[in-house]
Amino acid sequence: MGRSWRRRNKNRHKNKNAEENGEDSRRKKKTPSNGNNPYTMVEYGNFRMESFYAYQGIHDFAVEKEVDDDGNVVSYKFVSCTSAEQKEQERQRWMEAMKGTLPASFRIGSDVDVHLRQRLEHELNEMVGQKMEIEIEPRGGDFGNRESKAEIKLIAPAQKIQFVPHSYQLSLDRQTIRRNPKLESFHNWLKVQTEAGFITRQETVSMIPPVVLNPEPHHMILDMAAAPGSKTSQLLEIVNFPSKAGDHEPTGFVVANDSDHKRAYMLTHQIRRINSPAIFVTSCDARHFPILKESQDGEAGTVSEGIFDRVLADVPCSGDGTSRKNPGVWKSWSALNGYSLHSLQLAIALRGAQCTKVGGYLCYSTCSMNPIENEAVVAALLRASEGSLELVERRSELPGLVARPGLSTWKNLAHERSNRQIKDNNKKNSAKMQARRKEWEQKEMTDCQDNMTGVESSLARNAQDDIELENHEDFISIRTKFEPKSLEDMEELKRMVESSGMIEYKTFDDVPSKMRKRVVASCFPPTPEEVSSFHLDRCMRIMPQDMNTGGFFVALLKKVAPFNAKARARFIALQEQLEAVEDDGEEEGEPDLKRVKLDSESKSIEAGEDGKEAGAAGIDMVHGYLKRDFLIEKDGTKSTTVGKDDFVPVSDDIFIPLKEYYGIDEESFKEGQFATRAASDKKVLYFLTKAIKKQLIDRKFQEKVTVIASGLKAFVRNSKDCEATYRVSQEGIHLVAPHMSKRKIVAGIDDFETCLKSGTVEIKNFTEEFQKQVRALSMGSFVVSLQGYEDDYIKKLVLVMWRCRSDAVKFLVTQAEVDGMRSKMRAIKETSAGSIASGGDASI
Ligand SMILES: C[S@@+](CC[C@H](N)C(=O)[O-])C[C@H]1O[C@@H](n2cnc3c(N)ncnc32)[C@H](O)[C@@H]1O
Repeated sequence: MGRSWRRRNKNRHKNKNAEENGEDSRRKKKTPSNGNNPYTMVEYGNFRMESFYAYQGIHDFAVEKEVDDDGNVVSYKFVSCTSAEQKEQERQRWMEAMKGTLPASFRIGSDVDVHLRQRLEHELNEMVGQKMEIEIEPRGGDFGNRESKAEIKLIAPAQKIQFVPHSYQLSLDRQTIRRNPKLESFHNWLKVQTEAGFITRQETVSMIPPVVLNPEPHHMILDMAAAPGSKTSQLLEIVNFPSKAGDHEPTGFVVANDSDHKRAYMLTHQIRRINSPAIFVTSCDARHFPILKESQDGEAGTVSEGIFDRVLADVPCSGDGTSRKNPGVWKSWSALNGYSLHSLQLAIALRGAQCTKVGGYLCYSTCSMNPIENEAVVAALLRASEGSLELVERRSELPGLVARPGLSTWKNLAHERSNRQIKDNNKKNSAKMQARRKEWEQKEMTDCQDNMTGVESSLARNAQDDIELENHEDFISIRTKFEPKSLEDMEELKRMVESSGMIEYKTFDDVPSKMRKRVVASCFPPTPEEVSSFHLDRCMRIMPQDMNTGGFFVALLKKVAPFNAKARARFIALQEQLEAVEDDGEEEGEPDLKRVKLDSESKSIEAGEDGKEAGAAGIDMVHGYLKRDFLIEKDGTKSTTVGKDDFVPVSDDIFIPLKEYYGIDEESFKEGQFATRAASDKKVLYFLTKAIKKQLIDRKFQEKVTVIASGLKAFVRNSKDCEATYRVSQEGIHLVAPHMSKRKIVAGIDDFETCLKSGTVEIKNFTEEFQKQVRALSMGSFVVSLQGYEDDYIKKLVLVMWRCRSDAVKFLVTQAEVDGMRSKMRAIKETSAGSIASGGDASI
């Protein structure tokens, strides 16, 4: 209440000031201009951003596509725009796409049963596969589009994304889907299937990195900056499959890391629907992610190569490709954002390359279009690797993906002041600045009056609070419309860029010392010799206008050889250099990168004297990594809850009674597959996969990172007074059941369906064989699997039941899981694969 009062009061002051200045305060209210759209105040344009990209030459090429009747891209080519008109058309296309709403898209999980998937695809096609008339609401706020009305379009809402299996892009944004009455049943369907975990809503461009990485089920994968986890989910669905027939658990896994532990917890929640044990969630600074060695045979005291088959570095970025989803980008864009992130991005990419095994792949991606965050990082990585890394061409293997080549050169353009300095300066010079700004903007407004309504002109004139200005002779506000006379006239573009306060540095020598912690040497484009060996054109630039998506950048690198001594030295030098820059780089007005600070104390203790190997077998100690207690809360205090909760084997006093009661095999216990969290009260026992146990836990990986989550709940302590202390948990039952030899029943389809009935079910409702087996059990949990699917951990047709004290049973499963189970059963029954004996129970 206090806060809202303060806000109201603040606004009252603002309005009062505006009135005193002779302005109409009502103009500043966020009133809908077209009567029904509350979001019309967002300005879809930014002089600085538009002039920056125009001067970088991003409008110099266009894409020509050949599309079939269904809208699928058959072929496409890049063409140079040879005239100012062509470039202007290309710029208009880019702006239109950048301003438009973002089409919604989703995937049917690759781990969803094939019959169920067919059924879902059929339902989808029935609902939205055919063309229909849909009213599309306008997106307000565009300078030239204030009065736009809803339009009616004839569209087939769902279109297959050719390059991602079982995925769809809708021709509609989420708001239209939510609000249009014609799409109500489709919207409900989306909600139900998402809830059941069969579909995942994910942006089209976000699906590209996992597809480009092309992992296999047995792979070890590292996702270095993983939260909130959409790409992690996609990768996890692939490793959650058996690598070969007869596997009872996944042999590959994904380590999903994020430096922000709250976001790492969020990710854990996000991936829960996949119900996979093949995940290990950690929280550490990816720049210092521990390097797990391939083997111990390497030269003593040297950094050996990593173990991961696939590494994803989807790094924090300025996100200027996300303007369709985050219109705030238009207001917050600054050339400094890219520079502020470059060092962090490069440091993460370098570490990613070290973690990749020889023959493995590293994917670097951002949702930014800025070459400083993209090609400059990739070029620096290639330079340091001395030929161990090579860019891979993947376009041709991804049908329908329209991705432009990476740039081989670019311009370095930066504001020489931080945003905070600009604001401070504005305050200091406020009277003088305001007079000059008004004068300049008056001129600008008159120049572009043809395109602007009176409301817009006055909004632009009156908007004072959030306009950032340079103390520059010819300053320009971000709200001034960017209207170059000719995109061929580089001199004019340069003047425009400079008029918005950016300065061009041709070489690193031109960068003044005060800017060198931001504009670092690696921001500069490669030399002509490097250009011919780097093949930066293999990077993929996804422009919003080409596939009606957000903007995105992806580079795939293969580690073709171990790093030689020179490369190792270059990596270390560069990492140290970047760290020094980052340490100095904390400045007021920097974007909040949510960085986790290095615990410098732990770093110096852990690293050997000469910076070489000093610690636990199998873990590189050359670069300081973070100890488990490194996490710093926002208020500067160390987290007390995170960082001390490793997985430890279940102790004998717990295991032996469990073993007796459920007939658990000794082997799984000896292998440490059943574990508890060290800091817990042992209420939950987890099941870990053999691969995670061997590759991570046994290598003492937990000592070097904060472990957030792994495994699946295998047993949960009983609250009821019962013979066994623990009951089986539905979460991990598909993996635990193969290790059980007692309290396990295989049921025919009729009995299985009876088990799914709500509430307690009297035993007399089952077949005789089933009745006999259940009545033989004492009160407590037991497991029922569907005949024919006993060992299929993907289909997961297995239920945890409770044998009641009375002559009845009931399921111990959530309603969402029961609904999902019923959908699977329907799909099985509808297909020829439903060859399950009806009614024929058989116990093991
Ligand atoms: C672009 S987002 C990742 C999106 C994610 N890959 C997905 O698909 O859902 C970048 C993430 O990097 C994390 N991050 C920022 N700095 C980091 C660092 N030094 N180490 C690890 N993660 C970092 C942020 O917390 C953020 O969650």
